[in-house]
Amino acid sequence: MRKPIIAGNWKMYKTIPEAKELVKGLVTKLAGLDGVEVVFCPPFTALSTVKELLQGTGHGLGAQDLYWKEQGAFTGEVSPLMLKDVGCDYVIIGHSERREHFGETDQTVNQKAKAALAHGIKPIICVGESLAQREAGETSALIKGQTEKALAEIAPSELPKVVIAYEPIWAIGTGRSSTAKDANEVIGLIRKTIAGMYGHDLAEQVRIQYGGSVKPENVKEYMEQPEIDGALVGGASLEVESFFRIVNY
Ligand SMILES: O=C[C@H](O)COP(=O)(O)O
Repeated sequence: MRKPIIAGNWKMYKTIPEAKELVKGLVTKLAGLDGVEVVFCPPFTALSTVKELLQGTGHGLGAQDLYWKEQGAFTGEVSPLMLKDVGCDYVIIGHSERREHFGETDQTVNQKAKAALAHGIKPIICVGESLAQREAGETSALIKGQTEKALAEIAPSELPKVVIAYEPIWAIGTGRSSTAKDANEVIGLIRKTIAGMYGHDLAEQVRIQYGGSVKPENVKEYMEQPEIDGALVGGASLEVESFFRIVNY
């Protein structure tokens, strides 16, 4: 049985005082929550503060990116050692915004995922197609390729620590979400791809989230789908009430 995982990706939002306010509000409201794993992914600058506020709550901390080297002359980058040091449990890798604006490729996604796992940090690996790719009928081939390349050389023993987030690019921040049925279908394809690489039993252990305009009003539909194990939430994770309602779907 896969435990549902709902992560809030704050993207480039929230100063430290704002982060404190949001997390304090949520920690209070989420006290006693059971049955769903909650992960907060603030910007790097707020990781340490959020970690302190999450002590003893059972909620997870995630970063939004990392570089695969442990240290060195890589100005502006943050290493897996540093994420471990600040207390990260998870790291988002290969978000479409990074692929689009910062040159992330399937190969760098793979390097980052391997580096995260090597340091005991669980990667949340993002895959997803653009609207043009969907309309051209390329979704299945693209998602299969992204999944296979992201997981290349990851040992079977590490696979259960991996989370995949299926985020159709056209649904991110647009208010135009994928139907739950369509999302379930693509996520089923991701699981089938993983089964082709690692076998059915291991594929059944991997948690796969849907992301893209998840709101309190639609989260239940996604969570009811058999293949969908959680959500990666952007905009609606930035306010106490909306994220609380999502997590309490
Ligand atoms: O990582 C989160 C996704 O990009 C979804 O963002 P959104 O919920 O604002 O559409």
